[in-house]
Amino acid sequence: MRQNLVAGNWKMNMTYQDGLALVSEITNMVADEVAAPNAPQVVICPPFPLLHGIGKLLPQGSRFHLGAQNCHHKESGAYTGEVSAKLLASIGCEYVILGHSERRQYFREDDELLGQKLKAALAAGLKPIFCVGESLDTREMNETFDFIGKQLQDGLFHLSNEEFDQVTIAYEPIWAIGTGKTASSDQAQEVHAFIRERIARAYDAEAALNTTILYGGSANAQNARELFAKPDVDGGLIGGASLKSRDFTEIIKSF
Ligand SMILES: O=C[C@H](O)COP(=O)(O)O
Repeated sequence: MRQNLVAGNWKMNMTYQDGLALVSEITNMVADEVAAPNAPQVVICPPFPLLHGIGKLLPQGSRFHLGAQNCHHKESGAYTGEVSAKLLASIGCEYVILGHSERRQYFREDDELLGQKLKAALAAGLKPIFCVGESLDTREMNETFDFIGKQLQDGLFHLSNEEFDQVTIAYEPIWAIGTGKTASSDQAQEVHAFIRERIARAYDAEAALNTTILYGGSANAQNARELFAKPDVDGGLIGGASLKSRDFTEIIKSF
């Protein structure tokens, strides 16, 4: 179901104590506000060891949800150091980020592996937040749409209609991640509209209308309102600015 959504991806930041304190601040600051009709769902994606503790701090039945930053592609087994989707679901995780450019780049995650991870996540009842996005070189060679079209086609569109219903897409231009260089709201809208058009082609018009598409890449309290005002931008996947309660809360209120 399409919805306004803001997800905070803490990446490899925070200690246990700092993480709990940050979430308490955020939930208190947001709880003080009367939720506007278009107020977003909020997903907190801390590192694995913080998930359980933070899950206990999120008000039950509220707009706050727990998300993981990754999962393994097998249900269980001898995979030292890995975490299964089933375990994540059992501690209250509802979402999992898959296909983030940092995992594609540093951990060599390719479409085939991501396909298996998507299936594992969906089988465990998790909702994937599937990331796509081009490098600066790709953009400068005017190959952005071909590149993202291929990421969607090879990485995501093998899912059945029922499976695809559970997926949120995040457009994250790699050149904007952690660089302070945000895509303009027009650049974001152009790619989001393209993604929606490709969904309509792969599935149908209803699926395209119903898919939540987030923008990620140096989104912050100053630029969120303009980005979220675009018709095909349904919210954000926020990195650096999700680590500061005031900034993240401002972003949540930017609809
Ligand atoms: O997952 C989040 C994105 O990589 C964006 O990170 P950033 O907001 O620090 O640029």
